Amino acid sequence: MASATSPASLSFLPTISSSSTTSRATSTVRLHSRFLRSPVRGLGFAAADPVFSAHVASKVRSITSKPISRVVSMAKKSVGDLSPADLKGKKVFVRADLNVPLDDSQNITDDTRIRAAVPTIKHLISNGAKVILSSHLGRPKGVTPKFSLAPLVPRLTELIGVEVVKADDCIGPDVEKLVASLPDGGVLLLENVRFYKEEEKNDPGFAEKLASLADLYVNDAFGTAHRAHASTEGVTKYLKPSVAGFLLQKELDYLDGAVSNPKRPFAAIVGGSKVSSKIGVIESLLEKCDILLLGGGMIFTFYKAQGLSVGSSLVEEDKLDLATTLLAKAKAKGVSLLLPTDVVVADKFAPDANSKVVPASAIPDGWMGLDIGPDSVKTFNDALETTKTVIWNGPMGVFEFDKFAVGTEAVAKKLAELSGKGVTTIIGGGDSVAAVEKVGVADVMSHISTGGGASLELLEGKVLPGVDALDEAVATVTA
Ligand SMILES: Nc1ncnc2c1ncn2[C@@H]1O[C@H](COP(=O)(O)OP(=O)(O)O)[C@@H](O)[C@H]1O
Ligand SMILES: O=C(OP(=O)(O)O)[C@H](O)COP(=O)(O)O
Repeated sequence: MASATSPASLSFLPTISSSSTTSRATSTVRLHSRFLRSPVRGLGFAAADPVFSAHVASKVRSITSKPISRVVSMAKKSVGDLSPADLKGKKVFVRADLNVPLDDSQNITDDTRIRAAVPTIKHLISNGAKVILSSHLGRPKGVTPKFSLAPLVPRLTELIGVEVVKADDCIGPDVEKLVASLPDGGVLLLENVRFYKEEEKNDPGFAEKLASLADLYVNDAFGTAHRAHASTEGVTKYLKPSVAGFLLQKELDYLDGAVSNPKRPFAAIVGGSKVSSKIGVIESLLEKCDILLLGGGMIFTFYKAQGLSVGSSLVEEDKLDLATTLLAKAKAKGVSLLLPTDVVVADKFAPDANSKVVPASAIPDGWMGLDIGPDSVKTFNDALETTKTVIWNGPMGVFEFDKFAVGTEAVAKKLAELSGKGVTTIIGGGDSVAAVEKVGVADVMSHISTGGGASLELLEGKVLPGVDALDEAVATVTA
């Protein structure tokens, strides 16, 4: 059982001790692309520093997404369930998420998503299938050369081991000709599906045109599985069987399987900028975990809800009641919830800001908390020591600035150490993955998700349309 208690001197902090824990691109470009998220409406936080406000606003996902309708059925048919006879000579439409970061010279700066797509493609070609590979890249509005998939061809060819043929379009007669000339075991890469606005509209006519190229469908695009687009969802209405690829299956096994039925004690570490963007995740994890560690910008809303002064730290004034409710919920469920007991504060939101470590109860006016402090790192490390499963979503501080990356990097290192001892460590996508890569410990984690938004929605218990649309693994017996 984890000893997840806070120092007595800070017992006013909302640490809730459990009595029932026995049960369970690092590249700049990648980070940059995440800074370009859609603009936010109605921000309700107090942040005096305009640079700080802009930073936070740029990081917030739309939280007006679909309501939780039901728990996703993960029993989906997999490409591994298909026999060699199902694949030999068959045209297989493979939707992958090859949305990789490119620099200004169109060089791939992080090929993680390409490498992750390779096992499914290799399996198909080794069974004599003709692979019609499809993906989006970026968020183009119409045909935009800089979002062409052409720069991916050499790396794909190298990793797959067969010459990848590139189409200049994703539908139409020229593509059909290329498909017709594709040998068994050949790979044709279609052009960016988002060059057609019909893709994101999930237009049935467009989906049918994509589907008409192939005999069966494999979805391996976990990073896009939360989108109901023509190539991720619509196409399944016209292609049978429609099955999960190995990457999609692995993501579901970890993010749903290992989290729903964890080896215990099970700890969750949730950070990131705002409580509002993580409510669903926190609520969902409170149902499952034994220990919950909170960090990042969201902690100041919890502090303020407890009556502490937070200086000019990020606070969502309209979420103070929610923070109190979440703390009460944790207590009622017997979850050990730990908030940092000390923080690194800065006099401005900048990499070269003056900084100092202060107790959580003593944040000076005009200073903002940008990282968790050394005592908190130690407390978190101690709490994690006896765990058997850990999931992490969201950085502990503004890790993009080296000065405020210490807490996040400490968590990454601790999880790497635990992984080495056989603990299941799952990194739930997004900036946490970038942090793990920055520290150079990505390879030792049990699972690193290739989807930021998708992993978040899955952890919230939402239905992922790209998964939901696939064939069930086992026939449902009806009365
Ligand atoms: N104390 C803090 N104040 C403001 N922003 C923070 C703070 N701690 C972390 N952040 C920011 O949170 C962002 C990550 O938030 P989020 O998108 O919710 O995480 P993830 O992408 O891992 O899901 C990072 O850009 C980081 O700078
Ligand atoms: O990069 C992606 O999402 P992520 O940044 O949430 O991991 C996916 O390729 C989905 O892209 P989208 O958010 O433009 O639909």
